[in-house]
Amino acid sequence: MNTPILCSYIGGRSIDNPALPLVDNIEPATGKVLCRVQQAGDDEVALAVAAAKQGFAIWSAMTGAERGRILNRAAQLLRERNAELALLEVRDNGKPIQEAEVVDVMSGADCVEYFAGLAASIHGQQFPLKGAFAYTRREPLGVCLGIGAWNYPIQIACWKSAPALACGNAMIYKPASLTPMTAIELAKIYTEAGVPDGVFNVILGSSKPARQLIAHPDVAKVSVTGSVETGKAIMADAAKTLKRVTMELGGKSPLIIFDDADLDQAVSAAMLANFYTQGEICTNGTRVFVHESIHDAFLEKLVARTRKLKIGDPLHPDTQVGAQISGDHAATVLRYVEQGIAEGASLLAGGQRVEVPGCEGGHFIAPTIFAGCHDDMSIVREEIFGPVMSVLKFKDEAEVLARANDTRLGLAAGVFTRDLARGHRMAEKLQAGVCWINNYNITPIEMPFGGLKESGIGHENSLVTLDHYTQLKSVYVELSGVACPYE
Ligand SMILES: NC(=O)c1ccc[n+]([C@@H]2O[C@H](COP(=O)([O-])OP(=O)(O)OC[C@H]3O[C@@H](n4cnc5c(N)ncnc54)[C@H](O)[C@@H]3O)[C@@H](O)[C@H]2O)c1
Ligand SMILES: C[N+](C)(C)CC=O
Repeated sequence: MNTPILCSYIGGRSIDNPALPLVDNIEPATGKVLCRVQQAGDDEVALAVAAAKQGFAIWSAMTGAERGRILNRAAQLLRERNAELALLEVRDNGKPIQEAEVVDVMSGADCVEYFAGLAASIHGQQFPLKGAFAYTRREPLGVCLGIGAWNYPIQIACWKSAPALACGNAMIYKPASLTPMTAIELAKIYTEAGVPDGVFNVILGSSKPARQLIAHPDVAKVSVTGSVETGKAIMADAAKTLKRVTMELGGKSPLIIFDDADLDQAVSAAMLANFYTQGEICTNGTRVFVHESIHDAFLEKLVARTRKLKIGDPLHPDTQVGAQISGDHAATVLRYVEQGIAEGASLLAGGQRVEVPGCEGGHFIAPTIFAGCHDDMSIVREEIFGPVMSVLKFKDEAEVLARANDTRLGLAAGVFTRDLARGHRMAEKLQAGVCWINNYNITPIEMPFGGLKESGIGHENSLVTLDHYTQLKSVYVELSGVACPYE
């Protein structure tokens, strides 16, 4: 059978350019080629900008209510196609189907639906003045660029495109080169729902077309989800044309378990915060601080439950831990495991490759727990983005707070305690963009999501995102003539 070719989607259709170089898109679980991806070149970049400008002219002239109606249809199509899209996401990304079927597509649909509902309510304000009044117009920015990471491909594409489109912008989206497939499906769904051609375009390739678009004078804004290093490079490039930026970047987040916590719940949260999507989640609570009085009991339960996790073919409904995104990434994760051992941490679970029958070409790593960790170990300081948890002991609140905040990153944090006053006190002092009390990694669409410090700039989800995709214009209206001191 011929391997399918994936092409960029511009102006409401796939743009097949046989002259473009092709790159194999590998299925993480098997190592087999899923499709071959045409790498967008100068022509596709120029075409995408031209199409987006045309789409923007039509889309921004529509009312918010009209846009909302169309976006609602797109949300409905996402929900109706959950099963097929989840399957595609699993084949492209390697995460377990039991996760993709409940989280990935549905959280994308939640977002499209949420911003569809807001589209008709985006407006300015009126300011009564003496003999005059003023009002503001909340206007779209124009052509926005979205750049995605590979761990939640369709969710990230929706989290960027839905608010952008609801506000009347057009978007050119560049998915991660390792997971290009569901962004193309999202583009087709937008077209089917009635989004005008050119309003949502997908450019495929490495960082090259993204960099060309960042430099392009007709692109107004860049929203990226990726690593801190990528965020810094993009910000430097965007500064040359003073583009607005939203940055959703990496983390090394603390999860703090106090001595009064419900131990079983805390263990569940620690597992979810480290092993969901085989550990490839930006917000993961990879520094698990446990009060010394419950440390041993916590570890005993944690290790016993972690050893029971089912590692396997991501397409099997029982699988709980899927394949790492690539061989290179798995090698990086395993290097961190070696470093952890070399630096003196105690390996209590996992830490090794797992062979999965039928998925011999995949890269599976057993969920890994290190205890006896210290704050200066590389496994405790650096983002690993794999299933590797570091457990650290603490004595009191002030000490754990200082240690939790001792990082240049500030994406997320979690606190487990039955003392709600302490929970809120910690949330106030933790330097993290999202703090969970007695849960972890919950990202409802109503709640702003974004990092502090080097973990990001700006937010996704919630009302606040409307500010990131609109600009405010002030209009002053004189009602009583020009007061002029000149003759
Ligand atoms: N905060 C969040 O919401 C969030 C969510 C998911 C992932 N992440 C982070 O993403 C990272 C893992 O994802 P990744 O490996 O895909 O990240 P990455 O930084 O390597 O790539 C992200 C995207 O940026 C593009 N890119 C890379 N360099 C670029 C440049 N100089 N100019 C323009 N585009 C460029 C890539 O092609 C890709 O599409 C982790 O650090 C993780 O924490 C953050
Ligand atoms: C947004 N979230 C947490 C689901 C994906 C981050 O990697």
